[in-house]
Amino acid sequence: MERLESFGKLAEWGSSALSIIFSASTYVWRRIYPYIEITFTEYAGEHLKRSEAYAAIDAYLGDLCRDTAVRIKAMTSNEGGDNVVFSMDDNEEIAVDLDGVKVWWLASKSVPRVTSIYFGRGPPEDPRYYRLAFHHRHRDFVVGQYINFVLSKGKQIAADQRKKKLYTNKSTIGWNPYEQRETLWSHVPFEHRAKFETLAMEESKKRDILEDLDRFRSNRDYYRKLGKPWKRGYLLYGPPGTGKSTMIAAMANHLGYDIYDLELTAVKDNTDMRKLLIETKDKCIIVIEDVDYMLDLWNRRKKVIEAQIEAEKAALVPKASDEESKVTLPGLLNFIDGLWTSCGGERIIVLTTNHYESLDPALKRRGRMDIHVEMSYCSYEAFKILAKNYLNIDGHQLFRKIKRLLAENEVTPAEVAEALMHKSGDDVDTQEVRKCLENLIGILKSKDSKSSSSKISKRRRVIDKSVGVLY
Ligand SMILES: Nc1ncnc2c1ncn2[C@@H]1O[C@H](COP(=O)(O)OP(=O)(O)OP(=O)(O)O)[C@@H](O)[C@H]1O
Ligand SMILES: [Mg+2]
Repeated sequence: MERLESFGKLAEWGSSALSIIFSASTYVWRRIYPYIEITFTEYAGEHLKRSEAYAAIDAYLGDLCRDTAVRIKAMTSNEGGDNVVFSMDDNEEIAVDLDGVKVWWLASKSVPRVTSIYFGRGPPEDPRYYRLAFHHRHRDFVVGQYINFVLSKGKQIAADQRKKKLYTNKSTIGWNPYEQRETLWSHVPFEHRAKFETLAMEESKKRDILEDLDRFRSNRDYYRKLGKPWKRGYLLYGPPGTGKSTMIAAMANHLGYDIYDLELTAVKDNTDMRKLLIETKDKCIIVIEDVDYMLDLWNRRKKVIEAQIEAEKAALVPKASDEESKVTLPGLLNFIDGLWTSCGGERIIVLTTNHYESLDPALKRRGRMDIHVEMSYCSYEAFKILAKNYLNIDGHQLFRKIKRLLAENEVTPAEVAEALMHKSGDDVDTQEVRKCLENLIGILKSKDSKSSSSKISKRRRVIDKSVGVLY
C-alpha cells in the first residue's frame, strides 16, 4: 500500500515537472520562433470529403494571388465554363498586410509516407494544404475575425465563379408511364447577371434578405441538430414588373445555386412532382412562379369535378381530361414541406404571386414559407438605384420632380427601367440623361394620378404596418 502511495506521489511530481519543462520549452521556442501556424488540409473527416474551408480559402487566395503571387496556376472553371480561375502554385507563399497585422499563406502538398499500390486509375493526387502563419500576438484577431472573413469572402468568390444552371421540367402530361426517361429536367447555362446591388428596392429590405440567405447557407449544423430539412421558403409577391424574377436571379447569383424552374402545369400529378423533387441536386433554388394561377386551376377543376358528379347522376359522364395537370394543393404542400428532401439539403423554395390576398393560408403559413417579401411599386429610393444602373447618375435637377410624381403615381420598376434605357451603350451624355428622365416624367404624368393617389395612400398604410420582410 505504502509503495503504491509513494509511486502515486512520484507520478504527480513527474507530471508537474514535465508540464514545467513543457511550458519552459514553449516559452523558449516562442522567443526563437514567435509564429503560430494553422493548416487547412484539402480532404478532411471520416469520409475524406473535400473540406469546405479549404475550398473557400482556395477561392479567396486565388483571387488575391492574381495581384501578388509570382507563380500562379490558371485553369478553366470546374463547371466547364470558359472563365479562367487562378490558384497559388505549390510552395508559393504570399504575405497579406491587414492594417499592420501581417499574415503569410503557403500553398503546399503532403507527400505520402507509405508506398501504396493503386488499382484502376492510378494514384490520387497528393493531398494539398494551405498553411496560415502569423505572430502569436495577433492570435485573437486572426482566429476570431480574419479566418471567418476569409471563409465568407472565399465562399462568395466561389459562388461567383461557379457556372450556374437553369433547369426546367419536361412536360410529363400525356407521357407513357412505362416509357424509360433519362431525366425529368432539362437545363441551360444560367446567365442572368442580376445582383442585389442593382436590385431596385429599399436598402433595409435588401439587407434583411441578404443576411437571411447568408445565415441559411452557413447553418447546416443547426438544421441537422434540429433534425429539420435544410431548406428555406420564400414567398415573393407584388404586381407584375416589380422584380420578383429578378430577385430570384440575384439570390441564385449571390449563393451560387442552380435554379429549378418548376412549371406546375406541365406536371402530370403529385407522384411526378415528387419524382421531380428527388431529381433536384443540393444547393439549388426551386422556383414556382405565379402559384396563384395554379390555385385558380385547382378551383376550376373542383368545379369540373362537381359538374361531373352532377352529370353522373344524370347518367351523362363527361370524359376526364388527360391534358391537364392533376397536381393538388396538398401535393404542393407536401412538396414544400420537404418530406422528400430528407435525402439532401441546402434547398430554397421560392413561390411568386401577383395576388397575395387570394393565396391559400396553408401556403402562406410560417414554417412553410419562412419569409414573405413584398415587391412593390417603384419608390424614390428604388428609382435612384435604377438611375445609377441605367444612367450612372446619383442626382439630377429633375430628380425632385420625379420624386413628387413617384409619390403620386404607381409605376413599376420595370416601367422605370424601360424609360431609362438609352440607345448608346455604356457612355451616356447629359442630353441623353435628360431625355431619359423626361421620358420617365412623361410616363408618370400619363398615369391616372387622381384615381391612383387614393389607392396608393390606402395601400401604403397597409404596407407600412405589415411588410418589409416578415419572419
Ligand atoms: N426591383 C427591380 N430592380 C431592378 N430591375 C427591375 C426591378 N423590377 C423590375 N425590373 C426590371 O424589369 C424587368 C421585369 O422584371 P421581373 O421580370 O423581375 O418582374 P416580375 O415581378 O417577375 O414580373 P411578373 O410578375 O410579370 O413575373 C426586369 O428584367 C428588370 O430589368
Ligand atoms: Mg416574374
